[in-house]
Amino acid sequence: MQHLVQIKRLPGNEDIQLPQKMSELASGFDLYAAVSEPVTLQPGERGLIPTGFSLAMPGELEAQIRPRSGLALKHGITALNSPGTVDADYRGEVKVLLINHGQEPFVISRNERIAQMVFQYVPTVRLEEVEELSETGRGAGGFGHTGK
Ligand SMILES: O=c1ccn([C@H]2C[C@H](O)[C@@H](COP(=O)(O)OP(=O)(O)OP(=O)(O)O)O2)c(=O)[nH]1
Ligand SMILES: [Mg+2]
Repeated sequence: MQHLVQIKRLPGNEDIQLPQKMSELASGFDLYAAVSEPVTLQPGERGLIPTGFSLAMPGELEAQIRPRSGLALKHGITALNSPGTVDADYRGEVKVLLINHGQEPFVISRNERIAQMVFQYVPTVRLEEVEELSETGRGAGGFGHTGK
């Protein structure tokens, strides 16, 4: 099923590529950096990178901001808050929180592909407070409880 998501270019970003799927069945739309001049992330440094657009999506969707594997593998660049959450009611500029886990400075240029955006369903959930939860075989065991 196809969902219509509105995208608005923010002023001064007419030259920025809109999010784009790089293959027919790609999960994510690649995101392009809307930095006015190149931004250098030193090893260990993080930076909030603008994309130059805002979104309006149906209420049952969210957009996740995920790293690009190639940048992670080659340069140690990832999204610090991965997956970033863009709420359906957010109308601000979508931004990408990148961190340089590599050993070299990494330069982000205007219109460079820095991350990807994957739309997901968000089920409507209502939390119900109770005194007791149903019993299960696992119970409270977790965090390695079942062995290696
Ligand atoms: O990678 C991201 C993560 C978040 N956002 C925007 C959209 C999202 O709807 C909003 C808030 O994100 P989140 O809920 O993760 O952050 P918060 O620290 O809880 O902020 P808030 O109190 O505004 O919800 O920031 C982005 O543009 N990119
Ligand atoms: Mg929040």
